[in-house]
Amino acid sequence: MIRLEKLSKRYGKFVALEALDLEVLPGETLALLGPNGAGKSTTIKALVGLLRPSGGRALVNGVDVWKEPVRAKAQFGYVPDRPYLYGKLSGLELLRFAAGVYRLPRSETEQRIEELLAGFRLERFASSLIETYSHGMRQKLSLAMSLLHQPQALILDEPMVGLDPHATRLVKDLLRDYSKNGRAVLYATHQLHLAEQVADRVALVHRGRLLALGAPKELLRQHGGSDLEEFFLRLTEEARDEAVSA
Ligand SMILES: Nc1ncnc2c1ncn2[C@@H]1O[C@H](COP(=O)(O)OP(=O)(O)OP(=O)(O)O)[C@@H](O)[C@H]1O
Repeated sequence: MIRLEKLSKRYGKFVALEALDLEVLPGETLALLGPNGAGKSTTIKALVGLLRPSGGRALVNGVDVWKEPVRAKAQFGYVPDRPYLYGKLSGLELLRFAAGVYRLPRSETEQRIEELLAGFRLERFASSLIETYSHGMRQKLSLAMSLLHQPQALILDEPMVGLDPHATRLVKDLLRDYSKNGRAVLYATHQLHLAEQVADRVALVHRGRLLALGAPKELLRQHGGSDLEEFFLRLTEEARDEAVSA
């Protein structure tokens, strides 16, 4: 469903992403893990069409994001780590605007918006200006916007930062459930316990390369360690030591 083929990104001589191959299968939620500067946001931005890769391809539901950007963008919903939302619009106005961009039929728009506002517990604030929203409310509005067109894939960068326990539960359920029915979810996170609870597979990237890929339990079985934190620290430190001694 989501496919990265030898995706690369260079900034001058610096290689931020080195020929990354990764697939998120239909029905799967995959967490992208890695230390600061590993290349997670670069991967996601290149995948959603915000950062032109230096090489390779990114496809969603078979559509090449860089060759057919408009058709590709209809296949996925995207939530950035710091969503930029127009503060002078109300939540409702922003969702109506986004529904227009996605060309949703007018007959369906209002009901869909109502459902999403209710699902994210934003109904009471629907007519308030976004500039008055808290961080968590903006994050939830951004999630609602990404789901408007019922995309086949959901792509999120750090979806849980700054959310209260209610919102956290809501987003966890979304990450887990959205990939059912053959859809796919890819999210980047630093929260290893989240990946442990809510990912069919995890991909660990380090210095722009894939270090490990698999179901959390399978990775712990292969590499040892009692939890993903231990696994993460061990593998990234080993990779750092190898780089130092090379
Ligand atoms: N515009 C840029 N110019 C030069 N280097 C950049 C640029 N943007 C990112 N990088 C570098 O690319 C590497 C990957 O950055 P990226 O933001 O993808 O990491 P990340 O895994 O998302 O990190 P974090 O967890 O800290 O958000 C980093 O070393 C970063 O310094």
